[in-house]
Amino acid sequence: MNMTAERQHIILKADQLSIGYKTKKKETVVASDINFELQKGHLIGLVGANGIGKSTLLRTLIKVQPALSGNISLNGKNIQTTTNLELAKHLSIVLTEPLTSKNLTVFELVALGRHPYTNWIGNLTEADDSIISNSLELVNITELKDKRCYELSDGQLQKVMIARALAQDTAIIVLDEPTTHLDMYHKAYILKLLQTLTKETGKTILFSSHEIDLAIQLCDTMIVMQKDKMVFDQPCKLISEGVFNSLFPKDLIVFDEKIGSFRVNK
Ligand SMILES: Nc1ncnc2c1ncn2[C@@H]1O[C@H](COP(=O)(O)OP(=O)(O)OP(=O)(O)O)[C@@H](O)[C@H]1O
Repeated sequence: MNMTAERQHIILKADQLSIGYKTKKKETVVASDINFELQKGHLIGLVGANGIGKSTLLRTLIKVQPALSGNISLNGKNIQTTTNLELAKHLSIVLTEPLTSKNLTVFELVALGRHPYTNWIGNLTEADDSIISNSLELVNITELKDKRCYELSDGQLQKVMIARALAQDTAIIVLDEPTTHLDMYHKAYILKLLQTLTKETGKTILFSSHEIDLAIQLCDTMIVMQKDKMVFDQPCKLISEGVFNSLFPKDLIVFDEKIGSFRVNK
């Protein structure tokens, strides 16, 4: 594959997607007319106000909930026709929900990432061990490997969850709000780590976040969800199109295009 083809490799595509919730009685559309193409090796940030539908979109993309209509394709294949085991070999997920298995050591937790590939008892081969060690190294937590997860800080735990996703050895990693509960430094650290991983491993990483300023600085492309529309483009293009100006009511914060960041409207 030549470089141009490599650069244009579309790994995940949403086509006329409509997302939301359906019961026997009614259908609630959270967002519709969603179209984007995620490229291999890109870092993609999904942003938008509280309650706009970011988690709903991520859950739909990872097939945890069905789309109301439209198509999602993974490497050109409709995810509807993909089994969950097959999906787990292409796409790994990092959610922010509290861990139920905090008694596990860091190594054991990261080893769970090998689940789609191990037998039913979860026996690890030498190759599995080396992938786990490599994942710990990539996020710089090798020295934590024998610690129990309940002994970790939120920032350390987030790195462990990313290492688990890396151990799953998938082309795509999806993270729902990976910087929640972290201080300013660690928010930047985690998002920068995700950027480094896309560059070093060629993985495609999609994350939702309220850290719009950081996402603008670090992402290759961004998905911006708004009430009436959804836009997908490079951060600099989104800025020049004035997309961030209309994200929130202007009474309190405004987007300063010169510095590419929000500030308080004093
Ligand atoms: N299980 C559910 N059943 C019905 N409606 C839901 C369900 N979960 C979320 N919603 C609704 O869908 C809409 C989008 O919610 P979602 O959690 O996707 O937003 P979000 O952008 O991730 O928000 P936040 O930034 O606050 O996490 C909201 O109006 C919410 O009330």
